Amino acid sequence: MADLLSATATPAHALQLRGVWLRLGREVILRGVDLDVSRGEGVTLLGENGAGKTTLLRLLASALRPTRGEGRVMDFDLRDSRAVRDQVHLMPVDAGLYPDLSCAENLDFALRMHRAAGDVPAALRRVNLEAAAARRVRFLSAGMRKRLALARAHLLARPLTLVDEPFANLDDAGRALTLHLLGELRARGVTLIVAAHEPDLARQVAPRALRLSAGKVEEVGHGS
Ligand SMILES: Nc1ncnc2c1ncn2[C@@H]1O[C@H](COP(=O)(O)OP(=O)(O)OP(=O)(O)O)[C@@H](O)[C@H]1O
Repeated sequence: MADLLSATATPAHALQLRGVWLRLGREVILRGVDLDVSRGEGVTLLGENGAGKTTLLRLLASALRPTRGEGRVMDFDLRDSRAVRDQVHLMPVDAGLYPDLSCAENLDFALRMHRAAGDVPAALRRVNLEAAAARRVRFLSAGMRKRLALARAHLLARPLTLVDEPFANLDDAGRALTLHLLGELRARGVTLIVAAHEPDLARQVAPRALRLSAGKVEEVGHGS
């Protein structure tokens, strides 16, 4: 199996999975997933509640290990967590921020973790949070947290950016802003995977759609 993937892996791929199974506790979430995503591609990940979208994103971010099978992310073996985590940013559904740090401190910290530089005040301005720069995250609304998490993803611009339900808790302006910033990431060559329950919105920035169902990934045509 390992030989098979190394023989077909190319630098043109952002990620490749071969025969990936994942068990969590007693539940088998992924049942032999094969997947190829090209660099720069935008993919919408669909599936019912509990289908395993978040679990698949966590596996791609090297936060979970396959029970069986193998994968490569930006040409690194999925088992090489340190290398993979450097290439990937996962924006979790709950935004994954530090509640006792301020907005600006959360962004500074994320940059430091990736040994990256960036303009934090400008990033806060982009998501209309400049007035809240010094406010602790625990005092933000759900929508404001979402916008801060989006600013962080945009600032980091990791080569593979995984976004879990980016449109939840957002008003119309927030959704439009999300589409705009995710579109900018794609324009910069970032590979984007968006797990969402709003296919029409998500496919505007991530046109290829996949559906996770019964532990398998299948392609979804346009108009379905
Ligand atoms: N840490 C865990 N231990 C055991 N089972 C888990 C764990 N995390 C998730 N699961 C189970 O894995 C399955 C997939 O969950 P997941 O959160 O990946 O689904 P999802 O497609 O993202 O759902 P939603 O659309 O509701 O966000 C669910 O049955 C869930 O109960």
